[in-house]
Order: sequence, then structure tokens, then C-alpha cells
Amino acid sequence: MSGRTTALTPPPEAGPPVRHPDAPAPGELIGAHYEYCFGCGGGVPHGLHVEARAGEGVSITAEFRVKEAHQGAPGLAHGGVLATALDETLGSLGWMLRVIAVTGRLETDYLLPVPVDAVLHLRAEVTAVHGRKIYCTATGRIGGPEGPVAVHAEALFIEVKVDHFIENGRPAEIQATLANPDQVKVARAFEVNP
Ligand SMILES: CCCCCCCCCCCCCC(=O)SCCNC(=O)CCNC(=O)[C@H](O)C(C)(C)COP(=O)(O)OP(=O)(O)OC[C@H]1O[C@@H](n2cnc3c(N)ncnc32)[C@H](O)[C@@H]1OP(=O)(O)O
Repeated sequence: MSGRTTALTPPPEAGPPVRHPDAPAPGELIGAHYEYCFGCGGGVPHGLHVEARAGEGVSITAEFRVKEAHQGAPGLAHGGVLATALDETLGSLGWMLRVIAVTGRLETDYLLPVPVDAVLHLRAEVTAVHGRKIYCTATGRIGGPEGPVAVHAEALFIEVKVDHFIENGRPAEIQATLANPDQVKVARAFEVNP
């Protein structure tokens, strides 16, 4: 890697993103990729429960309501939680490309404080792809989908195979995940064979 700016700037030979023909239709709700994901899983009581939908092109829209458990300062969302919401939305872009990808780099700008109970209206899109490297951006707005931008991120995701999780995850969770037909269905949706 040759420095921060370069890492988030696609090289000239990078190509435009291509929406996969089997990507979910615009507006379609994308379920949690893992029940115990802190960003989207329904099995995490204090999780973010980000709800993502397929967008136009290679984009995702999502919503996250800030709860009391997400505070950093009194009545305000913690910056790390907001970065998680951006990260989660960006991670869902894999559905549009039909690849599994993990965050390599995430750079976040915080423009406005986000109060508890506010809904963060998120939008992420892929800007370029180069080999396994997926360049993308995301914004989170408050006060409505067209409201002012409260947070903005530039990110680089790296495509991985399912082995990435099998080799690195804790065995108990990996075994439970692979024994769950719903989870296997999610993995198949990405055209990987667990
Ligand atoms: C069972 C089913 C499960 C389904 C689960 C769905 C999960 C979805 C989850 C979504 C949840 C939400 C999202 C989450 O929270 S994902 C969780 C947070 N992220 C991680 O845990 C990732 C941890 N990192 C790694 O595992 C490895 O470092 C990866 C896999 C990323 C790369 O290691 P790998 O050995 O594979 O590849 P490589 O090192 O040859 O690099 C390849 C290329 O990439 C470039 N590069 C690499 N890193 C960086 C960087 N930091 N900045 C700039 N560039 C970087 C590198 O220069 C090279 O470029 P080039 O030289 O080729 O030009």
C-alpha cells in the first residue's frame, strides 16, 4: 500500500462497477447477512439493526435509528457507531455485485452531531472496481432522505471467498452458521459454495 490518499483513489485502470444481473431489484429489502452481525443482525439486542435495500445501479439505501445504547456524548450517537452504520451499508453493496467483500479501509467525516432517536438515512455506492478492490462511498443524512449530510465515508472493500470466514472465525460460530440452511442460502446467493 502506498499511502492513504492513493489507497482510496481508484487507479486509472480501474473499471466502472457492473450491477450483477441477479442483484435484488431496486427497493427490495436485503435481509441480515448474519443474525449476530452487530450492524444488521436481529439477534443482537443493542445492535444497529440497519435495514438495507437495493438501490439503482450499484447502490444501496439503508436506515438506522439511533438508540440510547448507541450514545457517545449525552443524547448523541457515538462516532464509532455511526462508522459502523456506514460500514454496514457499504458491506451490503456486495449484494449488488454478488461478491463477498470485507472492509480494507474506511475513512469517515463527521459533519453534524446525530441525536438519539434520529433516523440516519444512508446511501452507499460503488464508484470503481479493480481486481478484488472495490472503491465505494457512503453518506448518512438526518431529517429525511434528502436532509443534510451528517456523516460521509470513503472506503475500500476487498473481495474474499467464504474460506476467509471459515479460516478466521471462531469454530463454534462457523459450525453453527454452516449448519443453518438459511445462512447457507445467503452464502449461495453470493455464488460461493461453503
Ligand atoms: C458463511 C457465510 C458468511 C457471509 C458473510 C458476509 C459478510 C459480509 C460482511 C460485511 C460486514 C460489514 C463490513 C465489515 O465490517 S468486514 C470486517 C472488517 N474487515 C476485516 O476484518 C478485514 C481484515 N483484513 C483482512 O482480512 C485482509 O487484510 C484483507 C482480506 C482485507 C486483504 O488481505 P488479502 O491477503 O486477501 O489481500 P492482499 O493483502 O493481497 O490485498 C489485496 C489488494 O488490496 C489492497 N489492500 C488490502 N488491504 C488494504 C487496505 N487496508 N488499504 C488499502 N489497500 C488495501 C492491497 O494493497 C492489494 O492491492 P494490490 O496490491 O493487488 O493492488
